[in-house]
Amino acid sequence: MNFSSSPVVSLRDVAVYQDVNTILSNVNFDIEKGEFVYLVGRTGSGKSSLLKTLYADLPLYTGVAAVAGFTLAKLSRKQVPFLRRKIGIIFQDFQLLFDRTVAENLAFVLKATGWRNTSKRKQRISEVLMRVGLDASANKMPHQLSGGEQQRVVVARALLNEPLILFADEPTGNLDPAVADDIMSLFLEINNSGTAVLMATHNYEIINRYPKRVLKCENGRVIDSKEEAFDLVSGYRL
Ligand SMILES: Nc1ncnc2c1ncn2[C@@H]1O[C@H](COP(=O)(O)OP(=O)(O)OP(=O)(O)O)[C@@H](O)[C@H]1O
Repeated sequence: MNFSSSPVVSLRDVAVYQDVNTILSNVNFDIEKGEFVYLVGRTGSGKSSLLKTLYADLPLYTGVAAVAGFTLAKLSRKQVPFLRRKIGIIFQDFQLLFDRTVAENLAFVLKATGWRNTSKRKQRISEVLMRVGLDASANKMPHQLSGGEQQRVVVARALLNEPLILFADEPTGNLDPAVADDIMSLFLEINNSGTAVLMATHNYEIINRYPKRVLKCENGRVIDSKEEAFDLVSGYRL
């Protein structure tokens, strides 16, 4: 199969575990290049665990999963960084390094992912900061930025290696509604330029405002609005 036309994420009969507990089973879905997909479900339903499986933070024991051209079951510890260069991860809490500037936070990731040339690093940092509207903040410390601005730095960090897909876990969770909306617009802009997005969220207001395909974790399964329509809140089939 031609890789350029294959999905960015493809899961067949996948199970997701935390320790010995099965959190989700029989998970089947594809995410195509450039697609935007929400991931919803009650607290504890398995959204974060599913995302962690997709970015190889949790091991895959059951089923077949491919992400950004990597077959997860066959991935060795050494190969994980290569997968991570093809994807962008945005965590619930910002996880910026607070002892260094915005630019240094980004340089840290570039160095860790093999960018040896200082001027190319500078160039890339200025490009991603421009992309998220923070080009004037390169030399600020994270604590000098608002919550929304810090989250933009996190998005910039996730974009450094031009990922095929962004995995975002509740990226607007800690932000007030107006700022959450700004961050959502940024995700949509990034998506419009061709990067797929899988975004876990509890924010149904945002989903209603920007309707897209929805995957819902429910009773140990993942249901897909592409396969069957369901009510967002109750999960009842429509
Ligand atoms: N590190 C862990 N070790 C053991 N069990 C865990 C761990 N993290 C999560 N779990 C359990 O796995 C289940 C799914 O949790 P998960 O965090 O994936 O849900 P979630 O849908 O992302 O929830 P939330 O919306 O609150 O973030 C829960 O029962 C949780 O208690």
